[in-house]
Amino acid sequence: MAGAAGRVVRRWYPHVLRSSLQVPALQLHMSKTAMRASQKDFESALSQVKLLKDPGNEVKLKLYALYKQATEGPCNTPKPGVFDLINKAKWDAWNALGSLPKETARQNYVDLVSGLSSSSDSSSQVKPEADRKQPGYETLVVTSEDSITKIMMNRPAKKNAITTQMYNEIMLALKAASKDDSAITVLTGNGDYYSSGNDLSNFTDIPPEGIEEKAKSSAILLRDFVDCFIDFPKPLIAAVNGPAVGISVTILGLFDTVYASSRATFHTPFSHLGQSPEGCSSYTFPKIMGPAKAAEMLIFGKKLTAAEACAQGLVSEVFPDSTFQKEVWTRLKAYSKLPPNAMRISKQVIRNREKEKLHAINAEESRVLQERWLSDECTNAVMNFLTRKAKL
Ligand SMILES: CCCCC/C=C/C(=O)SCCNC(=O)CCNC(=O)[C@H](O)C(C)(C)COP(=O)(O)OP(=O)(O)OC[C@H]1O[C@@H](n2cnc3c(N)ncnc32)[C@H](O)[C@@H]1OP(=O)(O)O
Repeated sequence: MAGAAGRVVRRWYPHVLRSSLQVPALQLHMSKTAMRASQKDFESALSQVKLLKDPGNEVKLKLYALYKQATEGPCNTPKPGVFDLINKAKWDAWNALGSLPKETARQNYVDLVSGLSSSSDSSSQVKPEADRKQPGYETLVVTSEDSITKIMMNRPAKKNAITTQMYNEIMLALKAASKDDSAITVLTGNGDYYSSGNDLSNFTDIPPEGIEEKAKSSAILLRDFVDCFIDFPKPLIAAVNGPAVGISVTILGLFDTVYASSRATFHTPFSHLGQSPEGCSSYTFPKIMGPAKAAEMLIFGKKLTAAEACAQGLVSEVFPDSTFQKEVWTRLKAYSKLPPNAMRISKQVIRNREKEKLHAINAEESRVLQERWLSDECTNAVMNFLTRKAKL
């Protein structure tokens, strides 16, 4: 059974303490001060304790024991049975205080709460993002805090267009996030765009072996990139802060939750670009929104507003742009406190039976695109964008 560490225990008043089944070693700190806490100090500590972050089972047991000792005196109830683990842990904690006078217990309680309040104040101070940033990424800002790993695409001047380097860095960041101690992972964009999709200048970097080799290596990159999303083991959330284009839209079908700003739009103009769907969207989109709606997006390039994308099931919820960041991060911080193993396992139960199919679809979409990239339709569309003759 999981410990309470990953559990949301918003109100963990000591007298109704819910602890894990592990019995902690109790090392009670006696008051170092000679001062005696008044009844008023004690009551104020009782109120203060309700506002603190969950301090963990060991401290909760200390608080419980001191509370009982301060209010009822030495332990006076029969010892719970050996299988009643939680009540036994509480009883043991209280009993360990022996004949500690009520007043001392009250003082110790007040001291303990005061120590917890100051450490929780300092830990709640927000460090600037620069201090939390993980090193080694040039196109991303990756941070881990509050059990959330945030991967932010960071080429705002280029609308977060995804270069070869950014594909590789996103894969690295996802692999690291799958192993770190975060509970959930979030992909988002810096600036006014979520992402304008594939950086079309990727197609200009032709190796000496020629265009066929470029198409082949791009198809491998695409396949590897999408595989990382198919296999990602933890809850994966997209915080779509603005317009999204191309591959940044198609992979949304592989996320567990998609939050969108009211300013976001969802655009997959593959035919306009002489290309074809990727990111498993040829399978996930018809499944999510039905074949007719999916065809409008994937064949005809119909751009959806955030509200339309939500109505069609691609987006979980839309937030007003003015409060998007605040509302989304408040929500995600609450979710990140849920038991991480349970979330991971629920994701597996939901997704695992589709995985093999998704890998096969990804391979097929990548193979088709490899051919498309060699077509005149695609070459002309890319040239038109790069020579400023066309924009979406
Ligand atoms: C290897 C795996 C391949 C996977 C297959 C993936 C397919 C796709 O993702 S298809 C979708 C590709 N994306 C596009 O076609 C979008 C192209 N961009 C645009 O149409 C526009 O830039 C815009 C509508 C996204 C934004 O227009 P606007 O607000 O007018 O801003 P600018 O055009 O001035 O953009 C600012 C700056 O950013 C550059 N840029 C934007 N998007 C891309 C992009 N996808 N690729 C390359 N560069 C992009 C744009 O050129 C501007 O650059 P500067 O002129 O140097 O300032």
